Amino acid sequence: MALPYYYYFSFSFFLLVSIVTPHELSLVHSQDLFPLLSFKASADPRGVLRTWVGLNPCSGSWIGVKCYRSRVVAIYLDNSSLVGSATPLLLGLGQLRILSLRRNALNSTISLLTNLTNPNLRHLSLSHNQFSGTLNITLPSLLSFRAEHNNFFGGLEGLKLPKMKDLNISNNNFVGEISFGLSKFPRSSFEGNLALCGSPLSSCIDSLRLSNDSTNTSSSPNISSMTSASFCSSRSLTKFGITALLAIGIGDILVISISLAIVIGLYIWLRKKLLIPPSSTTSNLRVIESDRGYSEEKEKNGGLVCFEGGEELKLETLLKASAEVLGKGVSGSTYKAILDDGIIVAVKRLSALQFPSYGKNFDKHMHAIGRLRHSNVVSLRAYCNANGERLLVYDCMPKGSLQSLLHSTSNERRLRCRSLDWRRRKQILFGAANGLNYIHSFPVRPLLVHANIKPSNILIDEHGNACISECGLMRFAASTNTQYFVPSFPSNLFYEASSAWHGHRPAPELSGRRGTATQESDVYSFGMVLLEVVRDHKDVEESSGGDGECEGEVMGMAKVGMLCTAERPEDRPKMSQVVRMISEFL
Ligand SMILES: Nc1ncnc2c1ncn2[C@@H]1O[C@H](COP(=O)(O)OP(=O)(O)OP(=O)(O)O)[C@@H](O)[C@H]1O
Repeated sequence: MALPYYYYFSFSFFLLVSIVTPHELSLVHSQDLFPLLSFKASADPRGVLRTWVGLNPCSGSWIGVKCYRSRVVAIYLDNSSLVGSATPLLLGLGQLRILSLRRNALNSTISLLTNLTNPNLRHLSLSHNQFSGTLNITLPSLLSFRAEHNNFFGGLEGLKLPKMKDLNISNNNFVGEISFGLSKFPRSSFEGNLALCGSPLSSCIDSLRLSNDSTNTSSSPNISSMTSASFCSSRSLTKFGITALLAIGIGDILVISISLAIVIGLYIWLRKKLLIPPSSTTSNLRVIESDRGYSEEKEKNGGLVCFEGGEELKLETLLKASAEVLGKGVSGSTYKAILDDGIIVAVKRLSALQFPSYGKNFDKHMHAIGRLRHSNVVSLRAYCNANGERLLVYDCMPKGSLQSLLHSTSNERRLRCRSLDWRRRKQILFGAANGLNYIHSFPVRPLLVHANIKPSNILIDEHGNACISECGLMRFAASTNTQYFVPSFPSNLFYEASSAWHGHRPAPELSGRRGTATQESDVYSFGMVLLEVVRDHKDVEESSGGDGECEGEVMGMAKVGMLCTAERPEDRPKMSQVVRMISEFL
């Protein structure tokens, strides 16, 4: 049975007080410490929060915790295997602005949230959990609330969110009428509930009519008809005569026909008018889901389109932030920017030469990438594609890239032997494979392709996890010919991979033309990275006189690389299979 969260709070407080001396207690850096430790004690059976140790949650090493002036202001713990009912502890943090707990197995109710309890809360993401209970949230400050795919129930009258810009409560058990204040959100925000009605869903009268119909045709009435009947408007269908029903039917048919004609007309117009290069019509740019109007968003944020976790970013602040160059690549330059509130981001300024205007296709792609959230993928928090400026704002990965680990200067080489041992290499390869597999299986149509897998796009986060960066960007570059130049197929890939292939290593099928990258060509490039890591390990072993302890594993891993780099795309494994194969060596 799940214990109440205050039990864990008292327990960890007791634990803390009993293991630290009064002097150490005086070193407690933040009043947020106890709730966080209590949450960890309750919600983290798999040890994902292993870095939550010590007395200072704002030390920078606590995974998912962001601070400002020694107070916790944001928590990002998506996909973290968290369980149980301790979420209210996090909601109790006095300065919290952003809480993101998507895709866990958390299951508490969410008690009353008001200006008194959470005056600073701006963004709350609880989607894909098992939260339940009714919602009572009266927070004028809240800008986004994502709670889709949970077990919340009851009516929506407890939601008073006047400034809300982004709402999704779909796929819960809500019933009743959608209030006027919430009806500005799209259908997708409400679909999949037990019995919601009213704009933007069908009117409560229509729902009542449907439920009456189903009651008439079925001898045993179902839950939804009963709940609709009890929660929606009580006006009776008998008020409508047959003529009115006929009129509604004809009206519906007319509206559907007109909409169809408009959609078909638009489609033909777009095909004729838009100057989309032929390669991009077959590429990853066509149908990517989004519920928003891009231009509208850009205007609101002064040209910056923000995604989850980047809602507080402003173009003005970014441009004013103190910045340091992290590196320069074919696609542009990347800077580390320290914002006013101490938050650090990596800003990539795309080269105007490489990225001429692609308008909405670029925007659509960025919207899909902005939804990627995984511990092995660098999160895109915002981007700007306005006034000739193309900026991508990512989480800053403080430990550099696989490129820098592999190609450190000779002075650093001795140090690297110790830090990049075989175990670390396996972990990095596994993390990168996991991230690429997530990208490949992300539910958008057409499926995503990275198109530029190489060591400098595999970054290392503060906990040493490998994270894939820059998904799909090179597909928009004006000249990818140099990138995609492929020499004749090497006879011994294992050894070829060791030669100075520091950049992207494209698949042979992309040779000699501006090829369209595919998931199979991503697997090839990943295989080349893997072989490079393995080959580098062998070099280091040889030069340092190592004992070749893991020889069997090294050869096994090289075989995975050979499979990935099969000449024919159809002979290469899927990334999910690559993940499984690498995991056998962990
Ligand atoms: N999110 C990030 N956090 C920290 N460092 C980063 C981040 N993104 C990039 N970098 C650093 O900046 C360097 C330059 O990256 P950039 O993406 O601009 O070029 P590249 O990857 O070398 O080439 P390309 O332009 O083909 O992607 C990288 O090697 C990496 O060390």
